[in-house]
Amino acid sequence: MQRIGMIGYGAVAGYVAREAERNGFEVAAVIARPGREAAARAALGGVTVVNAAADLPEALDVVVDCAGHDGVRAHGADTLARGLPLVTVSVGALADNELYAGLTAAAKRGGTRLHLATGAIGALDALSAAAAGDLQEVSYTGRKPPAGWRGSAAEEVLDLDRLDAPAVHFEGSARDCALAYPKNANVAASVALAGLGLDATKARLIADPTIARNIHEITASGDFGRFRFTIEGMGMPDNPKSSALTAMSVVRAIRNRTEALVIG
Ligand SMILES: NC(=O)C1=CN([C@@H]2O[C@H](COP(=O)(O)OP(=O)(O)OC[C@H]3O[C@@H](n4cnc5c(N)ncnc54)[C@H](OP(=O)(O)O)[C@@H]3O)[C@@H](O)[C@H]2O)C=CC1
Ligand SMILES: O=C([O-])CC(=O)C(=O)O
Repeated sequence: MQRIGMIGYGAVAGYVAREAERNGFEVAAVIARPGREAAARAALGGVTVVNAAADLPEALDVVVDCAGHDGVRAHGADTLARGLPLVTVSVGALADNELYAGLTAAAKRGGTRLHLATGAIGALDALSAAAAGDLQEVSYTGRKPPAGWRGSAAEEVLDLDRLDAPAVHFEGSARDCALAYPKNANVAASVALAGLGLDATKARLIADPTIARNIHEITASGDFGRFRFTIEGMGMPDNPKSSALTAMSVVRAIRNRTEALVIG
């Protein structure tokens, strides 16, 4: 049986933990912030709670980070340096060059790997294959209902309560996008890391009162041809900012560790 460690215990982590156990994995421990131990235990059902990667139990097969940028910043490198493979949804954190270098160096030191979960988006397989040829242009547009942007930088430029038409609140590089919207634009970083990189990938974010789902679109062109990919993701019931597919992609990543046949 695979034993899993987790970082974070929110909406994505809760789904992952439930599904992991239903699929025969054991959630052995979770890293929570100091003072949040009881909340973590309540959310994940009596699991061992620690505050640092050094305190995770010895015999773990994989650690999954569902805590967002702060979680991978605080615990990612220590987890990898211990030799534990890490699956993360906090992909946008890698837009910080120093953190990127620290995580990849720690993975090498630990003889392990950092796995970027595909998260709320798809088509990253086609994009990364296309990047093996000459990939010329990649654009990403992220569209969410106004409630999906609450607590984000969108509130600095828009009155989310009074929108009656779609409004663009960010346009720029995927790097700037991922850093400015840590809870909402991990997808921009995933698209960039799969394809043209964080500085050459164009990103646009839209608050749209006419939609009820999180809509992500990629357009790409290059020597391979061109594609347009659109997904309308349902938000998680307990956090509409995060699409349910995010949690499902982590479950897929951990199930792939033990299955005889793996797609992608
Ligand atoms: N790659 C992708 O496509 C997507 C990625 N995401 C990322 O996933 C993250 C999590 O989403 P979701 O579950 O919906 O968010 P929630 O806010 O529901 O959960 C976040 C959890 O992380 C915990 N946490 C935060 N900082 C730390 C830390 N330093 N150490 C340990 N735990 C920590 C929080 O606990 P507490 O606050 O009590 O400390 C909470 O349990 C998002 O913030 C976003 O960055 C989301 C959607 C798509
Ligand atoms: O869940 C989503 O739809 C996208 C998201 O928040 C992110 O990219 O961080």
